[in-house]
Amino acid sequence: MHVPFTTLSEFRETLGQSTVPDAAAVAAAQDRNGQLTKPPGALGRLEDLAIWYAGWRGTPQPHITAPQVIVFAGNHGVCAQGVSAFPPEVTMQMVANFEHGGAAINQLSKAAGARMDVHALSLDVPTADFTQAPAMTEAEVIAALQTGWNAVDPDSDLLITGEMGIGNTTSAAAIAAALLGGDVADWTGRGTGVDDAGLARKTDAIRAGLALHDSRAPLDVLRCLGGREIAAMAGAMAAARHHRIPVILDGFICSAAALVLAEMQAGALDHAIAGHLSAEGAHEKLLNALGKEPLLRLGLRLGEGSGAALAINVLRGAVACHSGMSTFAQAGVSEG
Ligand SMILES: Cc1cc2ncn([C@H]3O[C@H](COP(=O)(O)O)[C@@H](O)[C@H]3O)c2cc1C
Ligand SMILES: O=C(O)c1cccnc1
Repeated sequence: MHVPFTTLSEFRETLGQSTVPDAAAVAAAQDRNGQLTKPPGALGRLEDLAIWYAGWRGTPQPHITAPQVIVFAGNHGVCAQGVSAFPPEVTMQMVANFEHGGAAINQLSKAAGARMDVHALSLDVPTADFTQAPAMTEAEVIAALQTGWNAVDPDSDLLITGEMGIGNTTSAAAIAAALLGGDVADWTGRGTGVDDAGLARKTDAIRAGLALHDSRAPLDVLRCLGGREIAAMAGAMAAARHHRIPVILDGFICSAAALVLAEMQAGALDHAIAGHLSAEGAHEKLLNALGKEPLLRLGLRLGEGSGAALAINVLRGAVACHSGMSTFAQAGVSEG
């Protein structure tokens, strides 16, 4: 597929030229919503979801038939600082598990009727430990953004970006702290379940990273503190916008990738909703910064795209009601 950028400034331009919802489809969907056989507003947030989806798809009576879940995997040099409860080789082992259908996201994608793709990004070349050097070179972050862009099927009608990368809650917290400020400790959670000593090492590593890499420009933050799978998620979300494919955000790591785009360009995440609230402590603060209200609160702290995949059927329900219900006139039901 054609990738419209080969440099970071071209990526910035691509984001600046992004699509907007189809105003006529929004107006027609709002009108249709007002005629459906239910008391006004009785489907609550489902009504807004359906109208939002209709606007992005450019049709007042849309259907969801081709959701795509993409799991991106990357390895993190910052694991050398003892920031995860699991060793880095788990990333590659879990990629094999995804490929054999054995992970949670395999089951949740199947249950949601979604196609699932896995993209492992240079697992044998971890990012640099960001306490010592920028995590990625410019060429590496561009390649990861391009991998993400290319992974999106333009014919899909809904996108979920998931991730696998031992150490990536450290990267995500560093990105959030760099872009949103505040106390590093407030952005740092337990990830896979680090103990108190691990949490202290994690907070120290993030503080060291923020001190070493002082640019707060979003793409510098992504390059210096991020990871390949995080950049790929950002690239995929940007591609989805280009193709008018709505996105459901997953947990803390996915939201940190989304934050990079939102900080680059106001409204860059208007085509995305928050699938769920992760149990990773700072996710709520991150979603607040993105202005997103999560659909589900199930205490998940897994990543992989799991919470977003569960939310597919909530959105599907919204769209099915909107597009399938009869109007008062069609059903011969008296309006109030
Ligand atoms: C078996 C296993 C499966 C996973 N699936 C997602 N994650 C999640 O945990 C990792 C982030 O946590 P931390 O920053 O503490 O390493 C990421 O790979 C994320 O996707 C997993 C972690 C493990 C151990
Ligand atoms: O919210 C997430 O995405 C998350 C939280 C903990 C561990 N892995 C992922």
